[in-house]
Amino acid sequence: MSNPISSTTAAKAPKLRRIALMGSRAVGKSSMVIQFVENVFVDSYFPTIERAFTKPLTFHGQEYEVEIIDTAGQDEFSIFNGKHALDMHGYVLVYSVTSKLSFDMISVIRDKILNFTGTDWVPIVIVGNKADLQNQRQVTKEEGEELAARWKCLACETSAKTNHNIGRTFEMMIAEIEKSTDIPEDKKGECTIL
Ligand SMILES: Nc1nc2c(ncn2[C@@H]2O[C@H](COP(=O)(O)OP(=O)(O)OP(=O)(O)O)[C@@H](O)[C@H]2O)c(=O)[nH]1
Repeated sequence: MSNPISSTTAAKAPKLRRIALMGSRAVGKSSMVIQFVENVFVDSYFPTIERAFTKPLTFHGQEYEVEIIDTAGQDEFSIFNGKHALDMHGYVLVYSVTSKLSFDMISVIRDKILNFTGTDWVPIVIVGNKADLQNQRQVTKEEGEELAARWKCLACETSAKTNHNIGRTFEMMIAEIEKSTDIPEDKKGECTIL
């Protein structure tokens, strides 16, 4: 006879989810992760090579151990690290709302991911960071939303500085990943409204 206590514990065992943060240089990837994991905002800029963080997260009653890989900033000439394409459950693609160039860059990165994985859809959340810098804006909220509709993924705007939508970004990412693992193949890619 099965033990009801141990089966409950097994159902609630944390799920490990690996997430890569990718985007152009200086869009705020490291600042977002540090805000999420350590609840602080660092004003100084140190280019990242690569760093991994872990944080527990509870979403819809399920516990997760989230491993976040903060990758080096990309430009169109960067050599794409295939490890990031193959070893992840999901991708947070970050641009800065103050840089149209960084917005265009996330399309280049997505193409590289799809090329490496050989699929036409992977769990992605599009993030427009630095939303506190309203007077320097080069990308509208609608442009981010239109791209998300085209890619059938979720999008949000954040500020690592004011801690706006940072936790929500990672919850959205978990939702996208769960959508890709929980539902039948023919339903993948349909947008979730949280
Ligand atoms: N105003 C404002 N500044 C931000 C925000 N997020 C990051 N910054 C600043 O932008 C600069 C770059 O931030 P980083 O977090 O180092 O950017 P990154 O994308 O990790 O950069 P790379 O390591 O080169 O890829 C730093 O000076 C941050 O303080 C934000 O939401 N608002």
